[in-house]
Amino acid sequence: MKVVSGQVMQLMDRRAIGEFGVPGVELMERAGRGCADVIEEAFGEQDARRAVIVAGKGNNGGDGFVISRLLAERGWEAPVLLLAAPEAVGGDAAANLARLAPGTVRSVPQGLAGAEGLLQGATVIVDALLGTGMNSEVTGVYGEAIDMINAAGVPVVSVDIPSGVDAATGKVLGRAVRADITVTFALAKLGNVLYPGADLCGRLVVADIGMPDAVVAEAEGVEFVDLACAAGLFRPRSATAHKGSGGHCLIVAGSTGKTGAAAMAANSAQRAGAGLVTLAVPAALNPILEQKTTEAMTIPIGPEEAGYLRAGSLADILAAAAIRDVVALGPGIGTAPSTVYLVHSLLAALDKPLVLDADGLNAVALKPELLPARQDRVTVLTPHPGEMARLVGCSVPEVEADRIGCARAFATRYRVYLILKGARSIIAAPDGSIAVNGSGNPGMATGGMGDVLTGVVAAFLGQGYHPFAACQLGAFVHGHSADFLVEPMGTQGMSATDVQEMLPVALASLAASRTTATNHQQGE
Ligand SMILES: NC(=O)C1=CN([C@@H]2O[C@H](COP(=O)(O)OP(=O)(O)OC[C@H]3O[C@@H](n4cnc5c(N)ncnc54)[C@H](O)[C@@H]3O)[C@@H](O)[C@H]2O)[C@H](O)CC1
Ligand SMILES: [K+]
Repeated sequence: MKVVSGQVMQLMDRRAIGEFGVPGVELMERAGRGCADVIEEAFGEQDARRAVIVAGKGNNGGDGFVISRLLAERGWEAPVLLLAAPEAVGGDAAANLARLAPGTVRSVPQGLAGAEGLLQGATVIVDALLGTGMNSEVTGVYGEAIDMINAAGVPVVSVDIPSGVDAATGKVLGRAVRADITVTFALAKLGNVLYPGADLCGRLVVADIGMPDAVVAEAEGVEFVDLACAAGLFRPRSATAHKGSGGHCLIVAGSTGKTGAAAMAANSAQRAGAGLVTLAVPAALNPILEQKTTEAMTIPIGPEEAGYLRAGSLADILAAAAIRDVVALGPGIGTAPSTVYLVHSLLAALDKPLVLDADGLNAVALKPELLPARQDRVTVLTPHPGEMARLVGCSVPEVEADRIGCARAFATRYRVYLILKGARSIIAAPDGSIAVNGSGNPGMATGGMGDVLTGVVAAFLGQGYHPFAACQLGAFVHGHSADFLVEPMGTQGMSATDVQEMLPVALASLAASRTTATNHQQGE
């Protein structure tokens, strides 16, 4: 699904109103109704039906006024705690404030002293303080109100986005409401799907407020890769599939003490649907890798005693790559100067689609100017924030401060595809397109997960997927496999190999989701 920034949503509002003649107050009415319906559905069966709306002075508060009126019409008690003087409220919000029954609104612009009593017996608190118009750190009475809401021990429904969460980044500005449900409008915001905002939202509902189709379609946004999106990208094997039609991956990996990385990348490529997999490893480690893999073939590279890949093996690796469809380079290769030199030489000489990971990325970080020379060949980088910082030459906090901006800038500058790993992984294309991965969990915070992802992405490239699709699918399937493991094993102690072994289950769920969607389309 497409997600947008708060600014884009406000532009959409202006287009709907200005170009399509949808009155703003009508959009507000539909937004309020969408929220009221969710509240009614989630809490309407309870004996006490008391919704306390905590409202700010902007249109987020305006939505709150509509919610109050509609719930009151449905028999709810729906008092409003307004954190501003009524005269500070303007526009459509003021029009809706004026429609509330006398005695509904309590205005507390100066502070909440004594207002806590309003929360007594509340079934649900509606957070209508701040939405996409938040433009600074939350302090003062707004901060007090957020603390009061979070301390009340009452279910919370946030309007559009939990107040205090930046709609463009998902970051918390000062403090933020922790919601049980968030009802957003027309399209989800980046702040609804990026952490910590994604966590603070609770269950996210995207309410249709009748935004004109053209406005939604033309809105500038990024793809949030959820199950439906991944299933739409996924192509199950045809009935006539054979091992040659699944692509042949060459995994160039391993060094003494890091044979596991090579094995996981190779085994994951196979588990993600590669037709054939070959591991090119330092000769001394070949006997070990023959033990650690079964389906994958191995090629010993370099002198018998070599425990790491050396520059002198360039020709052998190019020869191996020439008869394969895709190359993954980096898992466990180490940082020996000769290995670094080999990576630089391969960047220049290899004419196959290439996935670069781990120490392959650290070698490239020493000479990123080698990347654009490959711009007519597919190159995918899969850095974690530390590797990204080295590639960019900045700090990890600087990468984390704007993950989307950092990924997009590097991908467009160096003409590469990039998966910036983390919660949530950001996928960037050379043309500036961005996707945000929607799967995964904290169980993945352990060594080896990157090696698995490298194998998965290589497998999808080898099967002929467009690189951007291969990256979106790779990131999603990788996290989706881990998501299947949370129920049986929680998020402590999950291993990369566990995730590797679940890959076929994740693929099967994509296929099943496609079947469901197809049947639905056919009206079954
Ligand atoms: N299509 C839609 O998505 C619709 C959205 N609606 C709602 O409108 C809000 C956005 O309304 P806006 O007035 O632009 O902003 P807010 O209500 O979020 O608040 C801005 C308001 O608050 C002040 N302010 C900003 N930052 C702070 C702060 N840190 N502390 C205190 N006050 C702050 C600012 O000065 C403004 O006065 C959107 O989220 C939806 O809920 C429409 O109602 C329907 C269509
Ligand atoms: K809100």
